[in-house]
Amino acid sequence: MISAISEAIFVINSAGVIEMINPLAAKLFGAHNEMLIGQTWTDYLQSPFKDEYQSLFDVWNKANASNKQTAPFNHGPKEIIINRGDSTLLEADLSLSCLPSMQMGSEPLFIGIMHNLTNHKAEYHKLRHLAHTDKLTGLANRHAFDDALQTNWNDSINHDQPLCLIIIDVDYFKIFNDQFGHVNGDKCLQKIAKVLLDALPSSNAMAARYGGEEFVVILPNSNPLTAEYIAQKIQRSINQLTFTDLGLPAQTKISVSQGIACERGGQYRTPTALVCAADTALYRAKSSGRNRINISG
Ligand SMILES: Nc1nc2c(ncn2[C@@H]2O[C@H](COP(=O)(O)OP(=O)(O)OP(=O)(O)O)[C@@H](O)[C@H]2O)c(=O)[nH]1
Repeated sequence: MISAISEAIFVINSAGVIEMINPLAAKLFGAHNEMLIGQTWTDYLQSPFKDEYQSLFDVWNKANASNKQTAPFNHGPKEIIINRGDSTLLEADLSLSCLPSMQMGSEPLFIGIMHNLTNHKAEYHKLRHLAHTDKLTGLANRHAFDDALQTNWNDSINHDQPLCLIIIDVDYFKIFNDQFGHVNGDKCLQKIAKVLLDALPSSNAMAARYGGEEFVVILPNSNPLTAEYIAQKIQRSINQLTFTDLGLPAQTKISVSQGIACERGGQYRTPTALVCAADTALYRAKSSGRNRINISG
């Protein structure tokens, strides 16, 4: 009967043994439905779900043993990961409910209804990536930067570790745009983004586009000396950029001004205060002639 239902459905007993399963559910488990009958369904769950459902049933079985009536059981929908018959993993949501014992006889049975989440998850990850990425440069965008700064700030305070920030602003970019056009200006920003990514010292460091021709680098667990070293590396690489591949004159050069601020031992009260300090340092770098690095404090 359940074969005709257009949902992925299986029925198990209180020991977790599969008594019935339709082809749609069997497909999610990655095995033929006849092969699955008599098997323990939790054997197809990825850790920690296997342990979670086993202890859920242990608790229910104990409660049921001390009760004359079958205890109610409704669980989910909950996201699970299925370790399929062919060893691939599949994300699904699962609702499990106890079938009324009046209709089903004395042996309690449970019905599981699953939905394949693979496409939803892929779409979710794609949208999440788009929401956190700057379209032009491929760097993290301002939104992702704000999130990452808060997370790094919390880690820095909780583990008493330093946290440095470099704000980077392209010098005289308006002139570059006016001379060579916005399309070349865009390509210039892409080259800068690549320099920043190449300069990151570790996988937990982050480069983001702060807005317009302004960028920011987060350096977790770094001291001011490391931050200055990274800024110098960025400065050198930016000064060495060439634009002949865009058809621009060989002598075309750009520079950036950089402001550094570092949180150590509660120097700044909030992440915003750290950003403001780096911004003030950037302002000093600009006003002292550009193509400069200034460190706050
Ligand atoms: N091509 C391009 N230009 C941008 C983009 N975002 C901002 N800009 C340009 O960046 C320029 C910034 O100009 P200003 O704020 O005057 O700064 P600047 O000319 O770089 O001068 P200083 O910062 O004072 O050295 C403007 O011309 C903006 O149009 C972008 O996504 N693409």
